[in-house]
This record gives sequence, C-alpha cells and structure tokens, in this order.
Amino acid sequence: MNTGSKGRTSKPWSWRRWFKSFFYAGRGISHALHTEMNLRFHFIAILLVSMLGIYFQITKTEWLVLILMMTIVCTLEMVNAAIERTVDLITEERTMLAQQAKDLAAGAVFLSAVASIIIGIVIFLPYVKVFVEMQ
Ligand SMILES: Nc1ncnc2c1ncn2[C@@H]1O[C@H](COP(=O)(O)OP(=O)(O)OP(=O)(O)O)[C@@H](O)[C@H]1O
Repeated sequence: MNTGSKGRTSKPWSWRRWFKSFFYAGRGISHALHTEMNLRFHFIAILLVSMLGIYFQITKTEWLVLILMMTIVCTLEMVNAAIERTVDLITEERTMLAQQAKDLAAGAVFLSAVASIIIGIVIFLPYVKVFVEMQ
C-alpha cells in the first residue's frame, strides 16, 4: 500500500520490527544525552527535584504533575535537537525559514522550562515554608 508521495510503503507488523523500534528509541535517547548539554542539565534538575520530592514526601498528584513536566521538557528538548539537525541537513545557508524553524523549536523548549519552574515553585514553596518555620 502506498502511504506517501515518495512511495514509502508500510511493512507488515513483526516482533523483530517492534523490538528494533525500541532499540532505535534507546539509541536516540543515548545520542541526545551524549550530545545535548541542555538535556544533561535537565537530567541533573530532575535528580535534584526528585530528591526534594522524596525528602518532603510530596503527594501522588504532585509527583504525577512533576513527572509530566519533566517528560514534556525532555521530549521537547529532543524534538528541538531533531529539528536543528533536520534544518542543517536541508540547508547550510542562512535563511529566514531555517531561522524561524529553529527559533520556534527553541521557544517551545523555553516555554515548557518556564512552566516547569513555576510548577516546581508552586509545589515546593509550601513545604519549604513549613520546613523553615520548624527551624
Ligand atoms: N540556517 C540558518 N539560517 C538562519 N538562522 C539560523 C540558521 N541556523 C541557525 N540559525 C539561528 O541561530 C540560532 C542557533 O542555532 P544553532 O543552535 O543551530 O546554532 P548555529 O547558529 O547554527 O551555530 P552554532 O552551532 O555554532 O551556534 C537559531 O535559533 C537561529 O536563530
């Protein structure tokens, strides 16, 4: 069955292809961790926030919100890296469209990071207040 204008055909489902897709995903995550400084920074932040969460014994809902935000930031960082590489693959010239594509992707990461910081403050501030008052 033809699924696209470039003649890409869909292959039948198989366990081998299914496991290979996990391997490719793992390779992508490993590559991102080795090459993307920002992603490493996010992972350090995740580690610190998780330690705080364990220390303050935050609620299940708070954990779920934090996990959701951590996932959004990291996945957007990886999509941003993919868009950067795709743009560089398409053109080495400085063009307005290339600039917009990269700036839009970077803006998406920035927005999610700001939202994460705000959510982190809203979740942890009450715990920190109680902690300070107890000293
Ligand atoms: N091909 C391009 N055309 C126009 N603007 C670009 C292009 N590539 C990058 N930019 C601009 O530079 C910003 C940073 O892009 P990127 O992180 O890929 O670094 P770079 O400018 O390509 O070079 P370097 O990696 O040395 O910093 C982008 O958000 C965009 O504003």
